[in-house]
Amino acid sequence: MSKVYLIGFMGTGKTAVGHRLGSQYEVDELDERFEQEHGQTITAFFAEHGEAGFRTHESELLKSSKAEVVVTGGGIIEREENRLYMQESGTVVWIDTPFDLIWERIAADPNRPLVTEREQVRRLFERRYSLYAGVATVRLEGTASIEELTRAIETVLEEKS
Ligand SMILES: Nc1ncnc2c1ncn2[C@@H]1O[C@H](COP(=O)(O)OP(=O)(O)OP(=O)(O)O)[C@@H](O)[C@H]1O
Ligand SMILES: O=C(O)C1=C[C@@H](O)[C@@H](O)[C@H](O)C1
Ligand SMILES: [Mg+2]
Repeated sequence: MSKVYLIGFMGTGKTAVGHRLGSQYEVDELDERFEQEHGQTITAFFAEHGEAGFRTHESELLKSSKAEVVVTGGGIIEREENRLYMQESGTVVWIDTPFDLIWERIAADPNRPLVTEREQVRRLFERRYSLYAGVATVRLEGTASIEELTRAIETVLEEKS
């Protein structure tokens, strides 16, 4: 079965949209599944095992997912194997949101271990930007509301089936 992968930087609304799609579609939220399977928060896991340990488990979760809609974490595009896997197995939908808007949403959130000071996060955003663009099948304008983004992804799902 061909899947829809939802990608984008932290704070672009992937989880929020995924929750809305959940009433109609089978949705696998990889960050949530990570926390359920490990019995600890991602922040706690990073503190104990570091980012590399997290990335290894994240790739395993991605490749084992059976759901029609897969909501990824912001760093899924860091690994080439993940980018290739998503491209080969589905439609990759990218929520492309300007950094200033993202920063307003995530600056004060203690649950994102990679959110440090603004300039550092902006550099991460800039480094990742071409990775999202390169893997995306569909680009959505991230200034849209959560409702609008949800509707756009529903359209992708309807057209695919
Ligand atoms: N398009 C939007 N309009 C208004 N608020 C939004 C929008 N997208 C996200 N938000 C808000 O920003 C916050 C972060 O969103 P969310 O957790 O869905 O991001 P995410 O893409 O899943 O990030 P991560 O990669 O870190 O998991 C939430 O409070 C959410 O309601
Ligand atoms: O952008 C990232 O690298 C991350 C985003 C979150 O969704 C989580 O997957 C984790 O905090 C790492
Ligand atoms: Mg999320």
